[in-house]
Amino acid sequence: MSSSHPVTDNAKVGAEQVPFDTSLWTGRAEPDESERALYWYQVVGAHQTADDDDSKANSKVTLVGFACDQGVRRNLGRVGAKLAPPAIRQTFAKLPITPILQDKFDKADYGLLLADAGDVICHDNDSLMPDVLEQTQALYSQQVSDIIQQDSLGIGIGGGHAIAYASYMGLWQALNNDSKLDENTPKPSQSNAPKIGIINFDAHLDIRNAPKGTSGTPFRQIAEHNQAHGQPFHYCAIGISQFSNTAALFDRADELGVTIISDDNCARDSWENSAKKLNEFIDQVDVLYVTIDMDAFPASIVPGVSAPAAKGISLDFTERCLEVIFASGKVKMADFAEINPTYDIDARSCKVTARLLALMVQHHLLLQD
Ligand SMILES: N=CN[C@@H](CCC(=O)O)C(=O)O
Ligand SMILES: [Mn+2]
Ligand SMILES: [Mn+2]
Repeated sequence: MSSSHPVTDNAKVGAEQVPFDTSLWTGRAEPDESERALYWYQVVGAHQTADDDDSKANSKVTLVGFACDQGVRRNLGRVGAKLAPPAIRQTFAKLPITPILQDKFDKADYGLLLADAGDVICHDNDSLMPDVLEQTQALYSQQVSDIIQQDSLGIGIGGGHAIAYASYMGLWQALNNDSKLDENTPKPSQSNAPKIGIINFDAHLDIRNAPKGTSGTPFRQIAEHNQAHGQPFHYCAIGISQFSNTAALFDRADELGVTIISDDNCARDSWENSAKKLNEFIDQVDVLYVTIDMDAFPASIVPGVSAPAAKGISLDFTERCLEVIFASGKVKMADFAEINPTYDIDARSCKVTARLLALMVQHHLLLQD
């Protein structure tokens, strides 16, 4: 990423939306190979907003960045996640489009597979600021809502895990036709509203109590939002470590009815048991939001995060879970959080993220008619 990239522009303060940056989408050209030597950088296009020319069909998957670590800063973490969206895109851009995907789609449709809606940036002058996280979340939520209303799978690229509250609110707005984040006006109970389930891969529960939103509070904020709207809170946390969460947080998880599949469960239970627990959770809901906090993985494979994991869960277990989750056909929103390129080694953390992103895109595209 060049030093003049808008994410690192410290002359501004506040939330800013920047469009698709084609300079991030580069890779190798292979003129000596067949046309099946194809990479994601070669098919991605700009996201068409609802106001653009509607004669063009919408992309089946749309990426949107949340370049923000104000929530990590408020949570006393190591900042730097703000730099992750361009870094993850650059790594993902260089991954090949797999044979199975090329076999499924006509070449003429490749341009409809993936769009990039650019980044929502939190300019915070590298300091604690009162409202800038909330402004960034609101702007990002609008983007997410727009993408989902166009019937595209939204995939958010964080940024700190404060992305989760904003991704959820964007999904909520799309499903409930809310025009904006409006926490102060609880709506009457909507008994026919689709039931949203949240699946979070994370070492942490992220249901902290705090006076303002942080990267450690998003699921508590969602629980309170749902309660204010008469909606149930369906939250499944996978990879939770007994040594990364206090007893107070486990008590709150109990009160909120959180389904926990711990890091120990992931490693020691049979796959059949874990899949059964996951499917029982999925069966209770109509729509799924999947979020992957990259500190769920061992620090050896994902060193570039704010809070590296001592144990972590395996990449293979996570990929098996993603297979089950996407097979439900219920996923409408997903995101990645907490990658911090400043602490990465050989772009290892970005590579794991890009692989999971490619898998999600593939699972979703293979479900299409
Ligand atoms: N999203 C991060 N949440 C963690 C961070 C833990 C840490 O910084 O050690 C949490 O608040 O528990
Ligand atoms: Mn975490
Ligand atoms: Mn988290």
